[in-house]
Amino acid sequence: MKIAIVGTGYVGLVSGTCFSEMGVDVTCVDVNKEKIEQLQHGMIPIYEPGLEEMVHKNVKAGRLHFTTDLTEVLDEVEVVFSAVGTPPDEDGSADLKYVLEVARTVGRNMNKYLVVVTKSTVPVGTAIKVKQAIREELEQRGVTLEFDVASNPEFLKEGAAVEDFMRPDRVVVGVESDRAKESMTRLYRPFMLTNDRMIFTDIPSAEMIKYAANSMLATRISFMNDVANLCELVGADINMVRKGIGADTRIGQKFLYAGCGYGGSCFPKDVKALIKTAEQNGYEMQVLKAVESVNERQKSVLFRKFVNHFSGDVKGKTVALWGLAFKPETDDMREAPALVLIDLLLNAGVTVKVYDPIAMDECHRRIGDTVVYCKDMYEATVDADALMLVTEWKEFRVPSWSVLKKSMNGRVVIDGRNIYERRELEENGFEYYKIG
Ligand SMILES: NC(=O)C1=CN([C@@H]2O[C@H](COP(=O)(O)OP(=O)(O)OC[C@H]3O[C@@H](n4cnc5c(N)ncnc54)[C@H](O)[C@@H]3O)[C@@H](O)[C@H]2O)C=CC1
Ligand SMILES: O=C(O)[C@H]1O[C@H](OP(=O)(O)OP(=O)(O)OC[C@H]2O[C@@H](n3ccc(=O)[nH]c3=O)[C@H](O)[C@@H]2O)[C@H](O)[C@@H](O)[C@@H]1O
Repeated sequence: MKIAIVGTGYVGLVSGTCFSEMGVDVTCVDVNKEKIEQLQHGMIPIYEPGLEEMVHKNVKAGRLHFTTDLTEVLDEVEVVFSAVGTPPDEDGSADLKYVLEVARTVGRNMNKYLVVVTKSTVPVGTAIKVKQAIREELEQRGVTLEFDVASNPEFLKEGAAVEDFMRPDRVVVGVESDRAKESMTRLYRPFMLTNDRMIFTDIPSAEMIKYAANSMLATRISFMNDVANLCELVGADINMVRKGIGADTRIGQKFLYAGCGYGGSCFPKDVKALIKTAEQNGYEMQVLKAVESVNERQKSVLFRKFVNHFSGDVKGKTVALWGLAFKPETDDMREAPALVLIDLLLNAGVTVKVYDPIAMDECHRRIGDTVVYCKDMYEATVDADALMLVTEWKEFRVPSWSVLKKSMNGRVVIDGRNIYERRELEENGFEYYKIG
């Protein structure tokens, strides 16, 4: 089976590589020439555990190809996936210009039946717009050709993307013809050998499932952050509360971790987009509006703890900041809580010394030399009045407190991900603040 995946970002590259791992002949297409040249030379533009080896293996096996020109392969493939970006428009709704651009390119150049699948996260109703765009292009050419559109939202997480794609909890496919269903079943069969978790729906439901899933996860996080803040006021411990409620199988253990706010390229964008979709349909998503505002407030929680500790007297202080990426195992800093925190600290006249195992270059690209970049986690703590943990990378989990005692100027640790033990910190003479 041959397929094309248009858009070689996180989703396009990971899904294309995983399909090729299962024996499918995949061509990854991107308009970004530099990215495609890098990939053709074996360089992987994103950091994702396990991906590089898999790309090299499948390129070598002749099953994974990269090009800037979709039209080269349209006559050979059975399915075209669109995995291009859908960034938020100024008003929060998803910008569909790239998705529709791909649809038009397909319509202008196709010469046989194709299944055109949207993998990008797109609002309900997008498939109809995609179909319309292809039809218009075919009409312009005076050609009549059969094609199907489908919706196949992606649920992978950055940092665990390969694992998520290879062993999905479920694969959701919105289809409107048996022919498209058959193609998608054949394509995903190798991923379903141990467990058939394919869920076929109508197209609007598939489009909605993606937003509802991300919004539900974001809701759990904001809810737990809200409860954590209340725990602090009433003397309860959010970690104990999390275990206590997560043990109820109806609630479950996952995505219940309080912290310094959710970030990334998806939760913030998708929550906003669903609020907007509702507005456009005369409905108000009250819960999601609260989810968003709790998250905004939570991004400044470490700063508030820091200011309170020093009774407002923070000008001229130095902070060591561990972790910049929006979560571990990625260099992605889109909507990262660290960016909000850095901004607040710099505006308050604080010197910020940062370290992240992977995201240092990305941080520099975004905020230049406004902070001090350190070569390791301990260097960042030299002369620091406080240490703030923002991203829970494994290497931050068991630091040497004796080294920190020597390197730091102060004895304050503010833990934005609740990874340390209060007793251990206090035994070592630190004042410890956590979330909840
Ligand atoms: N990043 C993630 O973890 C996940 C993202 N998604 C969704 O998947 C979609 C893609 O996300 P990412 O991979 O993060 O995006 P990205 O922004 O990393 O990559 C998108 C790529 O599409 C390319 N592109 C744009 N227009 C094009 C065109 N006309 N032809 C060919 N290539 C074109 C861009 O050059 C870019 O390389 C979004 O809708 C996102 O919400 C869904 C699940 C997970
Ligand atoms: O649509 C998408 O793009 C993806 O969005 C998220 O994946 P991702 O953004 O890569 O990262 P997550 O692991 O979900 O973390 C998102 C944010 O929530 C925070 N988080 C997560 C879990 C938790 O319990 N608490 C918490 O604060 C993380 O620190 C991070 O900032 C979803 O988990 C994926 O299923 C989805 O495919």
